[in-house]
Amino acid sequence: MNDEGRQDVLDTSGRRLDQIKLSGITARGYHGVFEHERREGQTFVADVVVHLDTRRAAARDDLAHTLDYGALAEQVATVLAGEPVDLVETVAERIAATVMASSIVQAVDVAVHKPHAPIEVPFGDVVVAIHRDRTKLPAAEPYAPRPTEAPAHPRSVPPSTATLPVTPAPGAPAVTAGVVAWTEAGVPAPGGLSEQGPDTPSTEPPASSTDATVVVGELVTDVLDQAPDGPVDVVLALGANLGPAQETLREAVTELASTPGIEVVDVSPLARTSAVGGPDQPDFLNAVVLASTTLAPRELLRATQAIELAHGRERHEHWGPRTLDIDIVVYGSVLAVTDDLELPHPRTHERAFVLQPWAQVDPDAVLPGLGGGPVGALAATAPDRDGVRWLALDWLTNAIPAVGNDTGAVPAGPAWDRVRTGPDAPDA
Ligand SMILES: Nc1ncnc2c1ncn2[C@@H]1O[C@H](COP(=O)(O)OP(=O)(O)OP(=O)(O)O)[C@@H](O)[C@H]1O
Ligand SMILES: Nc1nc2c(c(=O)[nH]1)N=C(CO)CN2
Repeated sequence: MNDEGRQDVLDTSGRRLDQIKLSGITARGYHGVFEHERREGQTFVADVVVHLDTRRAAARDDLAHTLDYGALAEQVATVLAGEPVDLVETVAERIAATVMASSIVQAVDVAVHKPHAPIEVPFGDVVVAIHRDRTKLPAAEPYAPRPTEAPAHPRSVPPSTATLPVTPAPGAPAVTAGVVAWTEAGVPAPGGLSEQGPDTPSTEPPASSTDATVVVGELVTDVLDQAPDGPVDVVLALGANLGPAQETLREAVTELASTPGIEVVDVSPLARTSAVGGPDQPDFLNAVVLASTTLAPRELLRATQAIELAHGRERHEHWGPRTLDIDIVVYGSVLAVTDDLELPHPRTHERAFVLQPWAQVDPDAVLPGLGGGPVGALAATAPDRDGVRWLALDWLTNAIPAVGNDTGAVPAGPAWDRVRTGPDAPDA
């Protein structure tokens, strides 16, 4: 066993084989025993470790002598999203068989996660992990989707989660619609939103067309449009690196606080951070706002986007510079994946520029969902942790040195006296 609890695989001379590891391959699949799992689908995630000898490929620098990890990821995702079966075990076996169809592969470890499995008690994840090799072959055929086959999963709703305008049923709240993360299975508890994963079965009977969850033709509102029963704790991540960034962030906090249905509870120190991803661009100022809201998740998204727009937010390039960005990091403990809103924000777990300010303002915070955990611990290992240059405590009341065309050096002079240097700041 190695230190990850996996078996090392030896070659014919008793030496450990090399490994190619791919983790977190994610797709919507329709596997499961329950009818609602087959109908609505849910997120499946796979981790794969392929055991093989990579020396020949390395010596010749030739992809033909190893396994192309891009193709591997696609094969695995195809199985996850492919023809539905009842058991996660079958999905894992199919992945193993598909990977081992390549003769270069000596063995494979496959773990298939079903993080929103219909389990009635709170749980973190369910995983089926298998090891197959040339002595214990997979008990399945390699998977190939049949090209002429109708979609594998029966759908009662369109395949996109794009928001579509629909006419509300009489007496029903205005709705937006699309395929939803959880419809019947996740019908909110009577009276509003319940904090549960999208695929947690409700103990309530399915909603009728007169319930708050409205079926209009084939279009269904989802729980992200439902107002909660009471105030829900939310965490918002703010960032800016164009224009008067500090002033913009201050104004954004004020505007959030004056939005009906949002109460700002606390505001983190301001972090100056190196830009992560995207083109070459100035440092960001980042902060985290703890708030409480009675808005539905999508109403909150509309409110934050309106504030972004009011500050001249334009979307030109992915992860490009911006006057203001407001992400919904978490909304209570809601887990949801739709085209327009994902909760928690899917990249939070790897972003020190969010995690560090969050841990400062709430040291006990825990990020829910897959990849989540104690925020302080995640911040300490996030890949961009060294890019968090310093933290200013008093940024709401005092000016801090401008970001933009600067050198990235520690700010000096009188303003720095009021700026607390973060414990991890490499420049400090
Ligand atoms: N939790 C979330 N918070 C904010 N926007 C979200 C969230 N989940 C999904 N989105 C969607 O992401 C879209 C793109 O948002 P945006 O342009 O701010 O992305 P970005 O800030 O460039 O990248 P990133 O999402 O990695 O921070 C938004 O239009 C919104 O519909
Ligand atoms: N340091 C930093 N980097 C980023 C940020 C951000 O707010 N701060 N936002 C991004 C997309 O939202 C991409 N990269």
